[in-house]
Amino acid sequence: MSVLTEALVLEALKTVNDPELHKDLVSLGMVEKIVVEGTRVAVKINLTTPACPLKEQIEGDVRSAIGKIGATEIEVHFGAQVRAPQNLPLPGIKHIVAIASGKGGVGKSTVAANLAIALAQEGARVGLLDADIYGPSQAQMFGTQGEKLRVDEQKRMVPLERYGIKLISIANIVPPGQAMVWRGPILHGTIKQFLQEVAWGDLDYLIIDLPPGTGDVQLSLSQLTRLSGGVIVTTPQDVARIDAERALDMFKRVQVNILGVIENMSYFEQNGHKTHIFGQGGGRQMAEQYKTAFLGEIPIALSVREGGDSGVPVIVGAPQSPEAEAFRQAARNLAGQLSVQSYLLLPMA
Ligand SMILES: Nc1ncnc2c1ncn2[C@@H]1O[C@H](COP(=O)(O)OP(=O)(O)OP(=O)(O)O)[C@@H](O)[C@H]1O
Repeated sequence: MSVLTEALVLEALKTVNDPELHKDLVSLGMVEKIVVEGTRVAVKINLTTPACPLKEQIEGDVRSAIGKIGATEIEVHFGAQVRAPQNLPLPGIKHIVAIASGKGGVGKSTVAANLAIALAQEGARVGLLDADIYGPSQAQMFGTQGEKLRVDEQKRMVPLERYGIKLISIANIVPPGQAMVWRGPILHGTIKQFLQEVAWGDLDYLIIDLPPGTGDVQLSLSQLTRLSGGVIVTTPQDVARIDAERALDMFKRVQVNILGVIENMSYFEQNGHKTHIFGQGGGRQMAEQYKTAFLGEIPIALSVREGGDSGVPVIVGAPQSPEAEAFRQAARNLAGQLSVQSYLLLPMA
């Protein structure tokens, strides 16, 4: 076998495809560094998101490709840079993702909070905007009730910081209940302020918790900025699915890309046995029908409800639990979808 060189390792890496983007790591510009010392090789691969769902597979493929050319010791290091579209939706913000549901109570806010924190735990810079003007729940989920937002010297609202993410909720601006009377133009103005007059800083992902249904906030958002996409949260019951399909149609009407479906309260798990309380497979079928990704199913669990009520979401309070793992998996799948869709649909920076 010939002497190992950086050029040979690079050639070998040309045979490794990103499993989601179906292109090799070298053409994708993901190989940041190669160091060769005799038969020892160290490589650094820059992923398209720190929450990459296929990191282990990529590592295995890289090891096998470099092993084939004679390396005896292989180190694979990962970095990540979230790819941004050429025109950012807002200065400093790479992706805006709206979390929607057709009806209330399916756990949209719970999912949004846990997803946002999961992405931050993986190393991404994340903001969460509670745009559920009529029934904001993020202040309770994050235990920030009673805290008031500060304004900086440029008169921009400064998000609260909790569990590694930046958080803006109407609940930290006006007393509870007061927003209920807001109508069209004021609502539009508020959403605009939330997007444009907040010191968000640099973010990989801004997650937006939408109000349930298909109303004014959704419309305002699509008029005010370019979303990378929307995620639909549903439960397995038929009726929730029919509502969810309406939310899906709404995204289509305002030309927002659909990133996928998350099914919440999918099953109850006890002693390793799963009971599908509300039926099985609805969310997955819906994703198939709409030709979008099924991002994951979240079990119904006391810890999820308690975490939301106590201001310590389950992903923080019980990170090793199966339900936290389910949120983490859904967050990785979402990040993966964003990488794929950015790559396929948008001109890259
Ligand atoms: N997987 C789950 N397991 C147990 N409880 C859950 C789960 N998901 C959500 N819940 C609970 O269900 C209730 C409703 O959740 P949440 O407020 O997130 O719903 P929502 O769809 O955002 O509702 P709305 O839009 O009406 O505010 C909360 O008490 C929450 O803790």
